[in-house]
Amino acid sequence: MNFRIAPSLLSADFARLGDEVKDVIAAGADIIHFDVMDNHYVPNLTIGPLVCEAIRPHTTAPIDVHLMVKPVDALAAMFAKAGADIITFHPEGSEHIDRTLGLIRDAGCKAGLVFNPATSLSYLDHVMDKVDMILIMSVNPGFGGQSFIPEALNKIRAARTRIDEYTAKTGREIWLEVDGGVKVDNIRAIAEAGADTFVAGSAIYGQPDYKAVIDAMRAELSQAGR
Ligand SMILES: O=C(CO)[C@@H](O)[C@H](O)COP(=O)(O)O
Repeated sequence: MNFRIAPSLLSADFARLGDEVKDVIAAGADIIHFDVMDNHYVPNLTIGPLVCEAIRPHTTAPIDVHLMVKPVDALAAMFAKAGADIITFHPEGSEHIDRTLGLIRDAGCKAGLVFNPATSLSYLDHVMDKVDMILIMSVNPGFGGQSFIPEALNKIRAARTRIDEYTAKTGREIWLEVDGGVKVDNIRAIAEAGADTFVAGSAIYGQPDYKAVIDAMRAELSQAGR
């Protein structure tokens, strides 16, 4: 299994974002997770396409933009232009989910749907062909540093079953990402439930030695029974 670690910039030092991006990639991370909050869909307010464009020259690693915004379409187009590689959004933020997935892909990015703890996976029923990533939220979105909601493990298992059935039929891979409260001490259980991509904000940026945390996460993942 190819596991990917995606530090969330939400917990980085915003005054030194370029260095924070370079430092986590040098420490062994695979992906930069970029949280966009609009003070409307979620209560917090973070960073926009200009910041994505500013960090783009600092790394060749994929930038994974998680849109916690409503509406989605105009901002998704702006992030595609700003250098995003993956753009995910919440079904509750889009009036026309199929159209939004299509416009993200037409703009050259991978597209994904994000599921809050109480959001049903049934939103996937008719759009699997347009989904490149499924993101399971293991906290309610809006803030870093929250505790992992254990029920998310059942949702991850259910999403893994859907993906495996789909891949067996089509041969096409879909990534399964988990976000919220991911730490060294639970990453193995999350992987065993079926996740392959792990967002971690405070667990990585909250420690002085990013490499030590990422190495510890990889050591746990190497033990995962998958
Ligand atoms: O999208 C979000 C929160 O809404 C996340 O990406 C958090 O930033 C994860 O932070 P930690 O729970 O890992 O501290």
